[in-house]
Amino acid sequence: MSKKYAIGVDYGTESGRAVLVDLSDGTEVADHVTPYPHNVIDEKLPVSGVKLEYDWALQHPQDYIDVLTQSVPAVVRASGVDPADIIGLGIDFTACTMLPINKEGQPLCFEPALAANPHSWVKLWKHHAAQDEATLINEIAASRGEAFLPRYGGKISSEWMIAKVWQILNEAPEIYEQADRFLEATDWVVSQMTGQSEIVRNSCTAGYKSIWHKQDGYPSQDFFQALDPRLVDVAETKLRGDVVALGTKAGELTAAMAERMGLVAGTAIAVGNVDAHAAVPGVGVVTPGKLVMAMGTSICHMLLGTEEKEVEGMCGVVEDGIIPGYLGYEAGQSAVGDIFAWYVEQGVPAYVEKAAAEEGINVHEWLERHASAYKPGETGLLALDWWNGNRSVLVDTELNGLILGYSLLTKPEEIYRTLLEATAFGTRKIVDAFHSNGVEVEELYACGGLPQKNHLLMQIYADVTNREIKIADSKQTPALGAAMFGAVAAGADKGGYDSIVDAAKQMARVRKETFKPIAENVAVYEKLYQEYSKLHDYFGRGDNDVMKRLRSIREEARH
Ligand SMILES: Nc1ncnc2c1ncn2[C@@H]1O[C@H](COP(=O)(O)OP(=O)(O)O)[C@@H](O)[C@H]1O
Ligand SMILES: O=C(CO)[C@H](O)[C@H](O)COP(=O)(O)O
Repeated sequence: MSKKYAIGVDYGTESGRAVLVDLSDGTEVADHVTPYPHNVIDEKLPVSGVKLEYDWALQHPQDYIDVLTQSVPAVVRASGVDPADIIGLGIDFTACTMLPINKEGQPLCFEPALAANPHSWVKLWKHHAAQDEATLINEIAASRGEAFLPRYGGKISSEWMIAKVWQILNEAPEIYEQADRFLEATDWVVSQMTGQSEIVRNSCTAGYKSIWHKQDGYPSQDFFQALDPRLVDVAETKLRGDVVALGTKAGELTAAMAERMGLVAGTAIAVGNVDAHAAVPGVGVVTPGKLVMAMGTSICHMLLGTEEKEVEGMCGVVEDGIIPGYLGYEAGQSAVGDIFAWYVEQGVPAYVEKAAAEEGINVHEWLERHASAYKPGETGLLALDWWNGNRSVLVDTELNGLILGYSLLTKPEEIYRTLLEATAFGTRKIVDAFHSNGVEVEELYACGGLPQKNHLLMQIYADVTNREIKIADSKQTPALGAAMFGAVAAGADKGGYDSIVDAAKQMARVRKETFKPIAENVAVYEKLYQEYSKLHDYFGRGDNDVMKRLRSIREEARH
């Protein structure tokens, strides 16, 4: 049999990338990135120019198709591989990134009559405007003692499906009515490749983002009735569709899409997946005790376990949600790289930009270089990493960032170092929450853009968590994981694999160099972490709700 290949397509927050992978050993033969032409839509809608409210984040579904028709042919061309030898394709996506579709499976925002309504567009994972609905979901679920609530760390996030669907119903009932279904973008893109009229939903997004459970299904009609009588049958109507396990073949590539993507009709297409979750087998993790951090704009933390435990503020525990046969745990920080980007774009003085340009490096690299000269604790600064709210463990999108300890001598690189440290403390909260609740964390694995870009950051994470960190060898770990699922969808008979465990064994790699904790740094960071924890609880657990009061004052001032 000739060499076989699969393609993984990773849909990030600002771009999509395709990677063509050799199935014998996981070599990434070619990759290509397509930036989304419309990027994140957070100020005004395309064409109509309708202004968006604060906390909104939308996307254009056509951008996702462009990734398939640009990046996939590009990797096929660059590799010189015969498309007949590309036996499977898998995708992974940000989530919950959801959209309303019509009976024909097309996004409502494609209909000219609805395009000026912001609710007809894709709501990106970081759309945070459904907080009122999320707060009510949590109050009502807690008062009814709903069994699903502990599985989500006690709180359902405003980033997730039910809050977003309810926001649509409240603010645009006509869009809710006209929507044949609400769908994760990952499932929609798969349906566009397979051309199936029957939508296939994947168990990962259904479990983590739509409160679906392998045994119990969605929450009961009684629960939805208690939320809002208009939602009573939402699970049977707008969320209908078979939920199938990761690695399942969703269908086969249609002739029309095969032509546009430069592939062969009939290529196996795996059911959709989440970016962070696909990265777990991508880094070779298929057993418990190993926490995988997908580090980029945000961080998602994934961990496997054998028993269902309650962990404060985790995003969820889903049976088979990451690797079949295990309970998959997820937690996260909704801004990490985004915080560093904010500082680089909004906070640095002109002399830093000039010095970086003169040295031929970017501003991040300049700040990292200069921040590395400081010892832990030497800046005298401490920050709370809540620039985009707190996903775990507080699950509160209405919290904001804070930096303490400024003086007239404070330097930009000290602030940058403090922001790196703050995100590491946020991760430490998550590691401690799992470990102290019986879901052991022995080792850390890191993938995504940040580990490659910033060594200081990784050393700080090792010191703050006091754990060794292994780094993925692949620069495109979620895409590699997605390609593995594509190979599983194709199956061993066709030259793929019968299970994701088999695929990971052959195809995943970590680098030889690891980041090990340095004892003297660990000791200082332990002290700083205790201070971080005090601030965290003071501003985050209700002792002082000043952040929320400032938000209300801001809202009043804006209207
Ligand atoms: N040298 C750097 N150090 C720290 N963060 C960086 C550096 N360069 C870029 N970033 C951040 O990396 C993030 C992008 O991460 P990446 O993994 O490439 O993307 P995504 O999360 O969209 O998949 C941005 O938020 C950016 O601010
Ligand atoms: O919540 C998620 C996964 O569960 C999002 O997909 C994620 O936070 C966005 O990730 P990225 O940093 O790759 O843009």
